[in-house]
Amino acid sequence: MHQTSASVRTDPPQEPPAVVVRALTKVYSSGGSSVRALDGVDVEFARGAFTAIMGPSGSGKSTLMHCMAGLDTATSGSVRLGRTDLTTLTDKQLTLLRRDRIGFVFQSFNLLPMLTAEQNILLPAQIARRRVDPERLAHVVGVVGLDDRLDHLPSRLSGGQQQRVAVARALLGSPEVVYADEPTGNLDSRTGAEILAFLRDSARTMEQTVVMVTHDPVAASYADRVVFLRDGRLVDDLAAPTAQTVLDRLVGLEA
Ligand SMILES: Nc1ncnc2c1ncn2[C@@H]1O[C@H](COP(=O)(O)OP(=O)(O)OP(=O)(O)O)[C@@H](O)[C@H]1O
Repeated sequence: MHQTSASVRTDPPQEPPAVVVRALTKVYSSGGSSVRALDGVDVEFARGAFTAIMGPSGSGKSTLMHCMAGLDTATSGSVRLGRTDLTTLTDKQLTLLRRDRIGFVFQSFNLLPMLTAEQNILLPAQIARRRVDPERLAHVVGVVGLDDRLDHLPSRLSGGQQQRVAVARALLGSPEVVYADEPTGNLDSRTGAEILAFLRDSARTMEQTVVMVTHDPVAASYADRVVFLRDGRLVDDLAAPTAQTVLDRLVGLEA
């Protein structure tokens, strides 16, 4: 029997998840003692998903995020961003990867006080000498509701408005992943809810992959999925979380 062209056709190579972590271990050593902050973590983050990382204090959340963001190096195991294995990169290559392919939102906003909101939003693109699409800028500014605040200095903006600037700055370059570290930790609950809604909407409408570390079950309930760490290990994985289901799992972990 002749083989038809259809029968030998191969499927196009599948896009890998945004981030893939395999057997990730991080040991901090100082003096004679050592701490195993991560102990063989395997986890994947799908493209366009909003995922929260939770766990008791000291469970390894920040260490995991820092290793995934190329801010810290693992002791063993691997972290892939798309098709790039971060563990094979030099410090210079990691700096470029953070600049070009990752967005960051921190608890403390991290805006430059002498620059206006718009200048802060544009700064990473300027540093990278990346052309900014005016439509993309207008879209991102519109999504976070900053149109009438663009010429303000951070000192003339509320905490929530400053965090909106930081979110717009992180989203502008369509990075492969946005890492948010306690993004609502310095905000009241109403303003925090707005920021979480922007992060959720950016995942839904712009297919932006977002990974957020948080202690707050209400914040985590905005995510599509919550992964739980304890003692440096991934111990639970919850889809379609609510504040109550997250709280129940956390109570179980602390028991
Ligand atoms: N630079 C470091 N040197 C030594 N030990 C560290 C360092 N950073 C973190 N650790 C230890 O690694 C473990 C995990 O810390 P990590 O900050 O990742 O936890 P976390 O879950 O983010 O905690 P928290 O919720 O309190 O912020 C802890 O025991 C911590 O003391």
